[in-house]
Amino acid sequence: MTTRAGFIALIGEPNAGKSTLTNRMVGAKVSIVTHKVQTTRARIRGVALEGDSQLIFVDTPGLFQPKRRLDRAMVAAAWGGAADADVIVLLIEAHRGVTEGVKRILDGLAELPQGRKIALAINKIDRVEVPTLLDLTKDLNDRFAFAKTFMISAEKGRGVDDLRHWLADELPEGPWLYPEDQIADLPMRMIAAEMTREKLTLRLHQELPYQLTVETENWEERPDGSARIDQVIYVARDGHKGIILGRKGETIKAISKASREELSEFLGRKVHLFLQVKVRSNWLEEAERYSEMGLDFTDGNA
Ligand SMILES: Nc1nc2c(ncn2[C@@H]2O[C@H](COP(=O)(O)OP(=O)(O)OP(=O)(O)O)[C@@H](O)[C@H]2O)c(=O)[nH]1
Repeated sequence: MTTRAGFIALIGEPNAGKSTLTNRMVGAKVSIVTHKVQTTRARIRGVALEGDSQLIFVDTPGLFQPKRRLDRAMVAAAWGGAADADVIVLLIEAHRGVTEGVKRILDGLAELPQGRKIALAINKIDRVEVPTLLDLTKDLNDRFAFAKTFMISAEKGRGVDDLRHWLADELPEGPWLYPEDQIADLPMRMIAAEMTREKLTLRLHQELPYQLTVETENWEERPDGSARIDQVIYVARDGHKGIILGRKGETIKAISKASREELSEFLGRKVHLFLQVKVRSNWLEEAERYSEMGLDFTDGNA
């Protein structure tokens, strides 16, 4: 048996449907899907198996015009995911067409080192008529030499199987990168992290620090049937820690309670949830690393 494995980066403007598509491909809720733009802050990965191929999805933060320093770091992180991937899928919204943001992404793609397969997936085809779709397909293919074009509806599941099959065939031959038993575990850890992140979002609203990520560091099944879950909330600055902890630790306590209750209900058993807040400032370092590689993220150039 020849196995294949590799990384697939989904890139596109905020709201293009990257999280929805990732979830559909992986078959588990790994990213929060909302109407709000720019919800995906972390490069969340999901793993799917298709025949003998292991598909590892890198769900990038939205690529958009950076205005502030922090936004630039996020754009850099998104391109970072793409630059490391074996296959890139550019997701475009059918009803919005070739926006200024899309043009900038196409310019960015043209600058990437050669050798990567880049496919186009026109999403939300449920929102347009066929002639519009055909015009858009032609327009985009005139602008960039895509390896293949897919017309999909991530939400309704249309065209998604075709895309997954194609991706499975395009990945390089090689051993699977995640052992099978870890894949089973991975979505659960992500789901648990996303639940806590969701509670943070609900509780903190506008105050929510931009570069916040949640990771499940440890998951222990206890003999009494309960689960002990340890998570770390990473923030970029020391000052953000206080926001999350709240006065006398009230905020984190409320978040922990809400997340624990949901997890417990989801898993159908008792959960002991331990949250820690740590500072990790590598978003900005990442931006600098990619600018060293020749990708320019200074104002107006992304
Ligand atoms: N009509 C329609 N809506 C879709 C489709 N796919 C996604 N959506 C909706 O588009 C919105 C954005 O989807 P997300 O998956 O959150 O988009 P995203 O690209 O991950 O967004 P960011 O995390 O902000 O980068 C959600 O309201 C989805 O329900 C589709 O095929 N058709």
